[in-house]
Amino acid sequence: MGLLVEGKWVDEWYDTESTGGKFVRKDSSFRDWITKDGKIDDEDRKAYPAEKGRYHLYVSLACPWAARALMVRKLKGLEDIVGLSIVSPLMYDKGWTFGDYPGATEDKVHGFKYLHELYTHVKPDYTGRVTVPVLYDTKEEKIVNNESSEIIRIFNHAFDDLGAKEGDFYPEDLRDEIDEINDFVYDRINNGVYKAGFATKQEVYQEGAKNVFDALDKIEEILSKNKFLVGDRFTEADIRLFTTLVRFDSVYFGHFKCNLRPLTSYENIWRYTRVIYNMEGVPETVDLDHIKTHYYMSHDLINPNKIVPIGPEIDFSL
Ligand SMILES: N[C@@H](CCC(=O)N[C@@H](CS)C(=O)NCC(=O)O)C(=O)O
Repeated sequence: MGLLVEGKWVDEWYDTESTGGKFVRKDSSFRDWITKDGKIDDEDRKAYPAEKGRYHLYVSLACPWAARALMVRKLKGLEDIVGLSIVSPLMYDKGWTFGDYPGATEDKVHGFKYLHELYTHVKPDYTGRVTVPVLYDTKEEKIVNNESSEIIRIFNHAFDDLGAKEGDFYPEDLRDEIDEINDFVYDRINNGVYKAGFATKQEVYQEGAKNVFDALDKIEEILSKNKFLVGDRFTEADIRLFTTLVRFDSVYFGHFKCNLRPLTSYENIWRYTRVIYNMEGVPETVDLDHIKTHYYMSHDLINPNKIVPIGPEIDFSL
C-alpha cells in the first residue's frame, strides 16, 4: 500500500493520525469524459471521442469501485469495445501489480509491472493515490477518468452507436431520485464500511459501524416495498449498492468488523442481492477469491498475519 509523491512511489498506509482515527477518502484526480463525437458542454472537462478498441479499463476484481465499472462494461456488452486488464489481488509495498495470480492479467497496453507506472507515464509528477478503476486512452496515452461513478455513466451511453447493448442505468426521469439515494448509499454503505474498517480509534469505528447498520435498516425498508432502490427499475443506484453488498459477509463482516448481523439475515436485502447476482453477466464480474485474498492479505495493519478465513459459505442462488 502506498502512493505517489511528485512521481515517486512511497510505501505508506492511510494517514489517520491527522484526522483523529478517521479514514478520509480523497477525491479522484482524472475526471475527463468520452462522448459519441468528442464534444462536451462542460468547460471543466475534456471529452474524448468514442472509438472501438481505443480505450482500456484497468480493474481489480477485488475492488467494489472497480467492480461497478466492470459490471456496466459487461451489462452494456462493451467487452469488444473497451479492453480490460486485471491486477493481482495481492497489493503489497508497490501497490497494484499486474499478473502473477490466477485470474489477473498482464498490463495489456504497456506491459507495465505496477499500476503506478501507468499514472507516472501520463503524469510524471503525479501526487496522489494510485487507484482502480482507471479508464485509459491508448491513443493519446492519457488517463480519461479514474472515478468509478463517472466511468459507469460514460459506459452508459458513449458507445451506444458502436454496438453497445441497450440499457440505460441513469434514465432522465429518475435522475433526482438516483442522485439522492446514491449520496446516502455512498456515505453510509459503500464508503461507510471503509470508515468502520479503517478506523484506528474505538469510538470512530463504533460510530462508523453503527452508521452502516442504520443505513442497511433503511435500505431493508425500501426494499420491502420496491423491487429495486428506485421503484421497479434496475438503475446505477443498484449497481453501486450491489458491489458492496456482494462483498459484505465475506469481508466487511469479518475484516472490517461490520458484524452486528450478516447480510443474509436481512430478508429483503438478501433477496435483492441474489436477484442482481443472478442477472445475466453479473456472476462473471464477482470473484470471491480475489475479493477475500485482497482484503485479508493486503491490509497489514488490520490483519498482519495475512490469514484468509475459510468461510463463510454463501449460496447466491435464488
Ligand atoms: N473514488 C474512487 C475510489 C477507488 C478506490 O479507492 N479504489 C481502491 C481499491 S478498492 C484503490 O485502488 N485503493 C488503492 C489506494 O488507495 O492506494 C472510485 O470510486 O473510483
